[in-house]
Amino acid sequence: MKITDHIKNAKGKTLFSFELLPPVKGKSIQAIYNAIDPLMEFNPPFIDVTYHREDYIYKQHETGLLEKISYRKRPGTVAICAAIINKYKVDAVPHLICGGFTKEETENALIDLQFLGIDNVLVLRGDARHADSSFIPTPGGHAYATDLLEQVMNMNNGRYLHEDHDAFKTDFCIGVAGYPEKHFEAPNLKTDFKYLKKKVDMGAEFIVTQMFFDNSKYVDFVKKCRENGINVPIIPGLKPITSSKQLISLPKVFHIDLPEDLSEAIHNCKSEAEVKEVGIEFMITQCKELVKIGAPVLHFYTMSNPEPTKRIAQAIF
Ligand SMILES: NC(=O)C1=CN([C@@H]2O[C@H](COP(=O)(O)OP(=O)(O)OC[C@H]3O[C@@H](n4cnc5c(N)ncnc54)[C@H](O)[C@@H]3O)[C@@H](O)[C@H]2O)C=CC1
Ligand SMILES: Nc1nc(=O)c2c([nH]1)NC[C@@H]1CN(c3ccc(C(=O)N[C@@H](CCC(=O)O)C(=O)O)cc3)CN21
Repeated sequence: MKITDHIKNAKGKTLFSFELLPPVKGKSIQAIYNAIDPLMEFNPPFIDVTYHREDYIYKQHETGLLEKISYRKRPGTVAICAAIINKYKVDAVPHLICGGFTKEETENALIDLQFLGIDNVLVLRGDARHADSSFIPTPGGHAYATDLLEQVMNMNNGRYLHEDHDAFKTDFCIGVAGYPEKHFEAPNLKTDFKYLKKKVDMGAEFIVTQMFFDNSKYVDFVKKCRENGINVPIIPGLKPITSSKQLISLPKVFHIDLPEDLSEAIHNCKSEAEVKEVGIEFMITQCKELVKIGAPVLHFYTMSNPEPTKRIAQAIF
């Protein structure tokens, strides 16, 4: 079912959902089930599965020469989505990204997803490779989420890359990313909004936000969206803090602020176990407010570690 229909059917009740990373190469599907099982009691109508582009690794040869190899550490999004819908009878939402995929590869992935009965996709540009200082589009691929969105919308209208005639119309419900604290590459919030509006005007039907820890950022973002004629559901993305290292890594990697009361509380913790408790308690308070505000879904970035999210969901749902 489409995410927009899940939200409509909930009639204002806040839903629970979460996001998984495909396991690194060589792990079994059991790793995915272990990340899902503890969270099923909260009835997620959908589960997101991230897509990851290739990165570079360097292999040293006997001669001492270093060979640069393109390597995908976490393949498997399409197969994992198939396993999830079959085992749990819930919707799986694959992330589609521009980086690392040609238009043809994207079309083939979408055909597979359609065969599998997958109704929703989250369309993203995705991150730069670790070795690159900024996002470099793959030759034959897309540069922005808007370009990838156009391809999915074309397929929804029966237009494929190399078909002369109109073909089977897919019916994907498309989500896109939104940034309450601005996407770090956008020169200002207004420009960032212009592209978010473009994504919605092109056909995106829901927005999932970057993580945030200050609900006023979400409230302001929703307000600005509505003022700009963006009227689709805006799903807050939430990340429980579980270690003191994240005080530095989260702002650095995701370009977001951590509120002073949270950073102080973590700073004053005497152990990592205490940090985890503080992170969970903070997120429970944050979630209670979001439910009051009327957030359609609380979407957790579990990163395949279900335990903190389970503790939070127990307090909320
Ligand atoms: N791998 C995954 O599953 C996920 C990846 N991401 C993130 O995806 C982020 C970027 O993806 P999106 O937000 O989908 O990218 P996007 O393409 O919508 O935006 C990327 C940047 O380009 C600008 N922009 C957007 N469309 C443009 C256009 N047509 N012309 C010129 N500028 C344009 C935006 O303002 C923004 O600064 C990455 O930073 C990564 O954080 C987010 C969620 C999940
Ligand atoms: N820039 C970006 N890339 C993403 O892939 C992404 C977002 N943002 N925002 C929405 C979700 C959330 N995602 C993620 C991905 C990885 C971690 C993660 O591994 N976090 C580390 C800290 C970051 C690091 O050191 O790389 C952690 O300790 O939790 C968290 C959320 C994936 N998505």
